[in-house]
Amino acid sequence: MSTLLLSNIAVRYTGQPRPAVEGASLSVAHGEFVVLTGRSGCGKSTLLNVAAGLVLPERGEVSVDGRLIEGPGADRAVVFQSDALFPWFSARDNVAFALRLRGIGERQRHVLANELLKRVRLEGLGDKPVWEMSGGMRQRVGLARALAAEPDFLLMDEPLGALDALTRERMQTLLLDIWAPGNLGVLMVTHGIEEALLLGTRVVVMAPDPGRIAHTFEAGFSRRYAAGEPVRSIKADRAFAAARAELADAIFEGEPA
Ligand SMILES: Nc1ncnc2c1ncn2[C@@H]1O[C@H](COP(=O)(O)OP(=O)(O)OP(=O)(O)O)[C@@H](O)[C@H]1O
Repeated sequence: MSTLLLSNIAVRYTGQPRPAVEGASLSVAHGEFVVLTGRSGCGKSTLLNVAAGLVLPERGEVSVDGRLIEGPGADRAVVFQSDALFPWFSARDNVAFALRLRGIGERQRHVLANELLKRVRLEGLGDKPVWEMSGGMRQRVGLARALAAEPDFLLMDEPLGALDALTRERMQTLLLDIWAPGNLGVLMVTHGIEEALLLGTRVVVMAPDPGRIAHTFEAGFSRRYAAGEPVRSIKADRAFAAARAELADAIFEGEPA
């Protein structure tokens, strides 16, 4: 079991008067699904990029099991809102590309890529070029490619942000199914209040000026899904509606109604 730890992170971009993130500490362990949410510009993407090793903090440390992180690594796979796939490659070749980086031979790559595509519910679509695919399908190829690295941590920045509402709901359960076995720690940024509650074992609310962690909620709804309860029944629970209202209050705290 691994733990990704961000300690007292501060980031200030060149030319910006205020820090984008100030004094943020966060941990993500295997089996946890940590969601970062909050108003626009409060530093969510910056903090995720620090965890990914894509932004170096001015102060603070990032470590995995006590080992300091100073850049990107295969242990932390990143999925962004735009999929960054090779559009002229087939779905399978996009996934196989990541397997090749792990030094896996051609025949095995083919088999493993098919297994990964099955995991993201794209079975039988391996030959399809990604430019022919819908946004939701492309995002699933991106997810399969991220999982191909066999990461300890999956870091996702608004991965469902560009999808229509129905596709987004289906993708939420897919993300839960990928997380549920417990061999991954997930850190995800979302603006969706319901999405945050449904997916997160912990929901971290950030506030702006300077970007900081303002509230943390331990949420149990994704564990209920993992234990077999359908999403519809979870969302119909009064506890879900109450948690939703509480989370919205935390996000918009200090803003005029
Ligand atoms: N590369 C950059 N250079 C300069 N300033 C930046 C850069 N990236 C982000 N910022 C600024 O840092 C602050 C935090 O931005 P960040 O993107 O982390 O917030 P966010 O909460 O993810 O926002 P959003 O929800 O709108 O995506 C903002 O004021 C933003 O304008």
